[in-house]
Amino acid sequence: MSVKIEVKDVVKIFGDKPELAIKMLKEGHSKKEILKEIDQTVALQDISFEVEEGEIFILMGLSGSGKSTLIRCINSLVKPTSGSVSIDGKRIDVMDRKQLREIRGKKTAMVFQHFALYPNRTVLDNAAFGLELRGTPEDERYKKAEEALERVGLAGWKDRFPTELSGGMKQRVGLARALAVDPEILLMDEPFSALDPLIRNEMQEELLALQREMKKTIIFVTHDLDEGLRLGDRIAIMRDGRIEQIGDGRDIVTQPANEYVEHFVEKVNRTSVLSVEDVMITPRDVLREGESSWTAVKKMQRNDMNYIFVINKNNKLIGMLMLEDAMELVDENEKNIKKALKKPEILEPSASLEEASSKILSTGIGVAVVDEERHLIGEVSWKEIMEIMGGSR
Ligand SMILES: Nc1ncnc2c1ncn2[C@@H]1O[C@H](COP(=O)(O)OP(=O)(O)OP(=O)(O)O)[C@@H](O)[C@H]1O
Repeated sequence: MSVKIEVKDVVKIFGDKPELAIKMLKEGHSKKEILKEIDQTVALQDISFEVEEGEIFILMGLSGSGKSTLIRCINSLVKPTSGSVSIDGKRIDVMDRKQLREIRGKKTAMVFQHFALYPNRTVLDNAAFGLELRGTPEDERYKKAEEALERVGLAGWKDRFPTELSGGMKQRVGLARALAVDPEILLMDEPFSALDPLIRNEMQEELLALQREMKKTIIFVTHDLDEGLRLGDRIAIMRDGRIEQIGDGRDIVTQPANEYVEHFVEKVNRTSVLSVEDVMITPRDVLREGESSWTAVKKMQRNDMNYIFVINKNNKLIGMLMLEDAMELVDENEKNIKKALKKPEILEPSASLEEASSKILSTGIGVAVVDEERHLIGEVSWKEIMEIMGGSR
């Protein structure tokens, strides 16, 4: 993978005294003080990150944290006050208008929250608009726009007008317009935030499906961490113009860098980023092949278990025994547990928590976690799932 976008030490000040604001920042004044004392807005502060080719990189933060300003720096709609932004190793923050037009024409396309469709143009003309701006001949632009509409599931809608479309469909047109120019980088500024939850879910799925085919480099802005975790390969969490943490979903959820990130993480749906290996526990005890029903009962009672996994001498899982069955064997004076052995549900460590939940629900007890050779490496029960969903682990 190669680095597609490099943002280095970017600071953005809105106001007429940017140098003074930067000087104050260097002297250690806060954003608040700078606003109060010299009425300058520090929108971005010391922002550095790289985005790899083909990656979905999320900018996530509350209103006013600087997400829009930052995404706009990446296609130079906003010029950084200091620092640099490069695409494919070329600095775009120092380019003139002509060079920038070239970059925006070939490399980047933007999708906005409020669709930015023209009401008196047809869906097709709206989808072709980006190409029209780039001076693409009519035949070619309609062909490409139609292909893009097809990609986003709007093939039969090209002669309609935006007012005839639902919010989700409007956003598909916005996406088709960006895709029609076949950009290397898609910049998406809260594209799904205005959609209702079901449609939003659907659009997220579709974006992931499209991305599997297209493999674009995508910068995606959202104020919803769940959305960020679902879509992002990596996520940058922003606050007051700074990046608090950059990491993949698992890093963010399991190792929040500070209290601020922790606060966000508390509320998210962890099941979308964590897998069985993140929550499994070591079985409290196991029964070894050859051990008696009597030992089984003792082990289970000692550990307050109502079932126990049974392994052979190579630590491979060969079955499970329920407490009541083991007790019955003891009553019958039957040492050999073989006839009461049951087949447990198993999971791989990489299995999703959704899969784990459905298996646990169907059996009502813990599920064994085994490696490729069926060695018992852990177990998961409802308790672990509930703990992780509740955020206490
Ligand atoms: N053109 C501008 N002129 C002056 N201040 C601006 C301008 N654009 C943004 N700001 C300020 O910069 C800061 C960051 O704003 P920005 O819009 O980037 O945040 P955001 O995280 O995208 O917020 P939202 O989710 O509300 O869009 C805010 O304090 C905002 O008021």
